[in-house]
Amino acid sequence: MSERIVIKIGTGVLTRDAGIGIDEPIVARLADTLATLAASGHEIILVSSGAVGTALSELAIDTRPTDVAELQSLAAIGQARLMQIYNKHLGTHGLTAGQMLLTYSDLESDGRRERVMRTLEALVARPNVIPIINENDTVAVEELRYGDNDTLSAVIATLGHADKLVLLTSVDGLLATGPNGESSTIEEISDFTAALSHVKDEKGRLSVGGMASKLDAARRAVENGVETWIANGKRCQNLHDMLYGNDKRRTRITPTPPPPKS
Ligand SMILES: Nc1ncnc2c1ncn2[C@@H]1O[C@H](COP(=O)(O)OP(=O)(O)O)[C@@H](O)[C@H]1O
Ligand SMILES: N[C@@H](CCC(=O)OP(=O)(O)O)C(=O)O
Repeated sequence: MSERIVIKIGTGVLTRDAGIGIDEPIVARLADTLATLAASGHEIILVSSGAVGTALSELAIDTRPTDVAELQSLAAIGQARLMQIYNKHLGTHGLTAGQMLLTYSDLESDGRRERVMRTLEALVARPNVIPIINENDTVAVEELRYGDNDTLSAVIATLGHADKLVLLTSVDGLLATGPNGESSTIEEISDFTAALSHVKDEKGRLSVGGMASKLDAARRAVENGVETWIANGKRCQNLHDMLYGNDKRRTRITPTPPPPKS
């Protein structure tokens, strides 16, 4: 079976502490995973966060600036560095990145959306190319932006008629906390209201979205017929087993079929 899979990877997976930079072994593992999936016939579209996080981490800046131009300049620096590292590791598999930096307006206005999606289809059709999408943080204006790549990836998965959307993050999916503080992975979500009750007010130090934005994105994707998974990007070498095998340490959200016509 070959499927179209949109894989979103979060800042928390890609970056390490301030002053340390991108976690290159993780990018290497991700590149291996993407190469294996592509070699078995799957079409892969990567949505990657990490532009701002990469710059903050590499420049050893501890606190995320609030000034918009300052943040946008960090995105410009980090995005270039991020793509350099992606190309280094994809290159070991004979693959190269096709970068698309998109704004809200590119995808929400009719004529532009069609052109953007045609470009994406042309990239997907090229052998040995992995499209890598991020929001164009250097120009996106606050009032008119997605702001988090969980939403952007759900939009891309929907417009691109993906079979699966995978949100790779720094935890094993949506976790439930038991009475003694122990956490367990919720393997399947069928009720979003119940799922949201598990969300805590915390997220990665350099991350933007948080778990609530992943659940919102999942809801958006499944409402459009795209099965969605939340999984641990640090264990991305197991992704095939999470999606198609026996590794249940991930959260799966399946579209509900429409009611039968009476
Ligand atoms: N119930 C929950 N299960 C798992 N993670 C949760 C939950 N509630 C809040 N979170 C937070 O969501 C984080 C994942 O989102 P985020 O930090 O934005 O990651 P990313 O950078 O991958 O987008 C976790 O590290 C955790 O701090
Ligand atoms: N577009 C931003 C990331 C936005 C975002 O959603 O970050 P995250 O919550 O880590 O997935 C960047 O590249 O820095």
